[in-house]
Amino acid sequence: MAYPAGGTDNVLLFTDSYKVSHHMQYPPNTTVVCSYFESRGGKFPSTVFFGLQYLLKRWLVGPVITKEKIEEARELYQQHFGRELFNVEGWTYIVEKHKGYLPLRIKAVPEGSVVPYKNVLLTVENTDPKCFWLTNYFETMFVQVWYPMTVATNSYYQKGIIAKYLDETADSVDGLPFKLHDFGFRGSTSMEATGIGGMAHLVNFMGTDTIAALATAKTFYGCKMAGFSIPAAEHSTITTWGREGEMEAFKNMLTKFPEGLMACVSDSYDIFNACEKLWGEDLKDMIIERGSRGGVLVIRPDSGDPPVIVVQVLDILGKKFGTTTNSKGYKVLPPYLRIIQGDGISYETISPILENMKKHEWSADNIAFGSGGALLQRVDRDTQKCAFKCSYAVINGKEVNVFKEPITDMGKKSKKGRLTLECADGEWTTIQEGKGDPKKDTMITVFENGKLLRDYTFDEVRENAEIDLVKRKKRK
Ligand SMILES: O=C1OCCC/C1=C\Nc1ccccc1
Repeated sequence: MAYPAGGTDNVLLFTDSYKVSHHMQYPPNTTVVCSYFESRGGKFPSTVFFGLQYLLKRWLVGPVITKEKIEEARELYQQHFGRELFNVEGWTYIVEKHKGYLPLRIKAVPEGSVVPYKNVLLTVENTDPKCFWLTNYFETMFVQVWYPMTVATNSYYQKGIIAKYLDETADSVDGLPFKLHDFGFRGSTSMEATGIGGMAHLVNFMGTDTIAALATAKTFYGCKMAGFSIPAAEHSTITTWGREGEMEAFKNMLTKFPEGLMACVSDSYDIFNACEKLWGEDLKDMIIERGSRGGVLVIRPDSGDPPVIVVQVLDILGKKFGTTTNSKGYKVLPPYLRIIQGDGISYETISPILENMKKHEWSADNIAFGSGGALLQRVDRDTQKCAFKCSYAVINGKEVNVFKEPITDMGKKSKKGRLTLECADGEWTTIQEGKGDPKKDTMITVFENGKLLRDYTFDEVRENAEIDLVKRKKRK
């Protein structure tokens, strides 16, 4: 790989500078350090645990430490610090004694699990007493699981909102998997990040334009095709026809894509004229004929106040193409006509849109959403307050419960001792100080001494993360 992301593939360089000297800072005769990861709270009451497997496979599985990498790191850290701080002896021991496989044990709750905050989600401990310093060296990397977790969580809660409105205003929730489409590729920070975030959204949905998510889900979760999309216009393919040519541009879309779903952005000049006249009169017969072959035209407004514009567009289209009333008493456009709102969509704005539609007696069946920046980017580590802390150690052969309890912020108090995570009838409980029953621990060993012990399929992850409303309906 000529230009690897981050400039190198040397895992020894993927940590915070201060950690390089931490091997010199633990008490003498420390033989075990055990740390855990949790969401301490935040925007959403529960967190979808997702993405650890990506990090393990990308960075930690296999003989990842070599003498060459140690030498490269020693050289770099000598220049970075201006003194010898890097644990050459410790890392060389790992190459010589463990053939470069990391002597760590990582336990984690199954991927896709939806766990209320303040519960342990994963634990890391060293398996070789000489490598006590190794546990927290990779904290930096482990904590980066905040990103796929938080994207999956934000997406999950939007799924819940859409499902609620479908349940209230549509004949079924069957269309749910395609109701929130990922528009976020360009707003992501890098190709790697967009692949991770795009994949995280697909834990909950099946619609995406973030192609990078497909290869990421395939490589790291064995999913052959994690998401789907359809032919869709962008402004340039409409505006190049000129303002006078907009009807021709629309007709071209209907002609070139005579079957299946096709989306056409229609707000280049005047969305109301586009719906009233171009779609509603000039091209009406073509749309209906296309519909007789199962074609569906998806009209896309892309500006205006979302809750208002959506109802305005639906009202015009309803007047022009007619509507039926479904089993819940709400209006539905003909099956060959739908709309998609991809502007200004986020967890905060989906409800007002669907609520206004409901108020005007429109079923949620009529609409799909596209979300970009809010879906993949408007999150950070504090959204769910993700943290990694040491809770247990063995020093001079004595077990020690390790914790922090800052008088200046008790919200940052950390858990003590060996932790287990139990789940009985959907109730999750973290048991501290080694008082839990290991047999009831829902966290399983996914990584040990460089080997991946559990390889989750994307289907398993999706099943674990399925929302209750859908689970209830599947049981019936
Ligand atoms: O507008 C966009 O911004 C950037 C991402 C893609 C995109 C639209 N795509 C699309 C897909 C399926 C139905 C409708 C639109």
